[in-house]
Amino acid sequence: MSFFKKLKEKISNQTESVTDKFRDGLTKTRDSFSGRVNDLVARYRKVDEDFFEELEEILIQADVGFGTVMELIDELKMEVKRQNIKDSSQMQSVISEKLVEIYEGSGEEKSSLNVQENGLTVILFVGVNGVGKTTTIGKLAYKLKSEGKSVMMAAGDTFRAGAIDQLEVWGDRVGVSVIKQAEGSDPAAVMYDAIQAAKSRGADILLCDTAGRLQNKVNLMKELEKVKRVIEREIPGAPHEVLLVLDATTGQNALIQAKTFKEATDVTGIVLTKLDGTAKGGIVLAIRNELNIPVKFVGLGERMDDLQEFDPDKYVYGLFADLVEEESAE
Ligand SMILES: Nc1nc2c(ncn2[C@@H]2O[C@H](COP(=O)(O)OP(=O)(O)OP(=O)(O)O)[C@@H](O)[C@H]2O)c(=O)[nH]1
Repeated sequence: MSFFKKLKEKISNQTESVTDKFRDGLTKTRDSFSGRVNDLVARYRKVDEDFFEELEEILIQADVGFGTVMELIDELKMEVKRQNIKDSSQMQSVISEKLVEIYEGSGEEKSSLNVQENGLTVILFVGVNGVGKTTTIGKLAYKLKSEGKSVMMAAGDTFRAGAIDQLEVWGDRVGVSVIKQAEGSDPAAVMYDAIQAAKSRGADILLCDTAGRLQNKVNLMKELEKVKRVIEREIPGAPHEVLLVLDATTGQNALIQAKTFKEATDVTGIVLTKLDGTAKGGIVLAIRNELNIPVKFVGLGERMDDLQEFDPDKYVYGLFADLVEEESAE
């Protein structure tokens, strides 16, 4: 059975609306990246060296990342030999299978959040301004609340003008309390207050915003260390997640940001926003493979329910949805 048929079977027993979100959110990447792969397959009947050379170029332009592309091309060449593939029309299915393998092979960690069974779970959000951090916190608050959790937010970005108000707007929209202090106050003090409030109200999850200054790595490191120290002192083992928010439309720049944050603090997961806004959705693979940090959530649109847990099967389905449907219907 081809990988596409297996994929269709696998995702068929999952929530259709979530699969649809991946398909719709990845439309730009599908039109561009997958469109070019389809065109390549149509032009080359044989899978030869020229075919691989062009494929390499397409993958690099989709922001899959140089190292990951080289790894992928090597794997594909071996697979073509192993299966003795002569006809290029099977290649989209083989490429998809290898994309999932590369993603999953980069680590065992699951994309689900590390939520405590008992007691308060603290999630810290880091990332530069404008990547969609506040929106992500709002969307995640909505999601967790819909799952029956009691959620609170801490307005730890006391640096950027308007950041506290923006978080409060989300708090009102979602129906979640926001613990804040005046602009310019010490973020660690905000965290302390927020933890006390969350504990006394018996909240399940505290989502903490932080400032996204990157100009000075030493300061960023110091600030995050202080915030983490306060959180850890109040709740041993916390923060339970440090999620780095990256904007998919910034491409390789997102990778550079990620490297800096990774050096400044222990990042446990990535949230990749605005994946719907780029034709270069291959960045997911570059991030996973080159940084060794799992992509926990992806932003697939502006709506409240457009933040989805990342899943490599659904991602690959989004890339080749038409072909998967076509093959499965045969
Ligand atoms: N299309 C799309 N837009 C998004 C997504 N996530 C966030 N946005 C938009 O990106 C813009 C910036 O998001 P903000 O949340 O304001 O940015 P921010 O990172 O909070 O800024 P800071 O608080 O300075 O860190 C907003 O217009 C959001 O609606 C997404 O997944 N898809």
